[in-house]
Amino acid sequence: MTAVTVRVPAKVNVQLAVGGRRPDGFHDLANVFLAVGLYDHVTATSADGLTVTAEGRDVEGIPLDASNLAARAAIALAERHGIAPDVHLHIAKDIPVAGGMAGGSADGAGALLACDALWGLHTPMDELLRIAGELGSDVPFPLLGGAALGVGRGERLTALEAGGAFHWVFALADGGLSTPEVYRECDRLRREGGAGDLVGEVPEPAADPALVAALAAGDAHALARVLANDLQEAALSLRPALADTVAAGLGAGALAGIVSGSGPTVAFLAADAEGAAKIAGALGGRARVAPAPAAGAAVLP
Ligand SMILES: C[C@](O)(CO)[C@H](O)COP(=O)(O)OP(=O)(O)OC[C@H]1O[C@@H](n2ccc(N)nc2=O)[C@H](O)[C@@H]1O
Ligand SMILES: Nc1ncnc2c1ncn2[C@@H]1O[C@H](COP(=O)(O)OP(=O)(O)OP(=O)(O)O)[C@@H](O)[C@H]1O
Repeated sequence: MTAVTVRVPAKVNVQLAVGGRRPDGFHDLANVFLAVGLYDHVTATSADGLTVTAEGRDVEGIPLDASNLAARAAIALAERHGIAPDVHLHIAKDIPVAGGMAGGSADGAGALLACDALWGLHTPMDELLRIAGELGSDVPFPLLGGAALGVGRGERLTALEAGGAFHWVFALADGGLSTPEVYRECDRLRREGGAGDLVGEVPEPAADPALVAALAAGDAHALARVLANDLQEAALSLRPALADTVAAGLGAGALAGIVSGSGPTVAFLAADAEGAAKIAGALGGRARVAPAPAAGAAVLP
């Protein structure tokens, strides 16, 4: 085989419960991921040495050197097998960059799978998930797709049932938000509120049983009532204009609107496909409709 293309989905966090800041700077999470039908494609081609190219939306915002998450994934997989990371990686991006939809993480996951196939390694899925977790907290989930609860930093996954079809609309923002900065702002707001921001000072994060049940039932109305993101206040504090976006989507009939992960993308849950189209029309050019759940990373035939 000389070239392998993998299609890999974006995510929305339907629940993001953020615990206290740990001594290592990370936060323990109860992170309920849902894969959505917005995709990047990662193509791995046989080459001498490691190179990365990219095309598509906002690609000037992503590095093309060894710091690209796809390149880091290829290097980590090659190291694990004691081989050289000889591959050209091409990323066709449709997932917004720095948008809170785990675009870079998706590319990391896609590169793991593409290189594994290109190099004929047959790495077991649990090993790929372990390597992915070392690359970043969000990298394992796109390998699974569907829905899953992430604990620890968010990298330790348990698959969840996601029934039916959910209709989402994503309002893309101009310019990204830095994930570490949003976590820092969350900590600052907690300290300002007087309760402290450390482990022991913040309630331990836990998955909401009502949310897990709504996901399993494919019940959009029930899910809309319990969507929750502990990073939302921090994202709104850093980007106050997002409140207008939330209001615009709700005004157009969304069942609920929530900042996706660390933002600034805002995710709207619609009652059905027509509702989603109406919300997207009201939000204008930067809105994208996407169904969920989406399948995890997969090699294209
Ligand atoms: C906001 C989310 O997208 C929700 O899924 C993730 O928690 C972020 O995951 P990610 O982008 O893969 O993050 P990582 O690359 O692992 O970490 C980047 C930075 O985010 C912060 N971070 C991330 C995950 C976590 N559980 N606690 C943190 O405080 C830390 O400052 C860390 O240095
Ligand atoms: N392949 C990649 N695609 C996008 N960004 C990348 C990639 N590799 C490294 N990066 C870096 O990661 C930063 C975050 O990009 P990304 O699109 O993953 O953000 P995000 O969707 O907010 O992530 P998350 O939801 O996991 O917090 C970018 O600003 C970029 O510098």
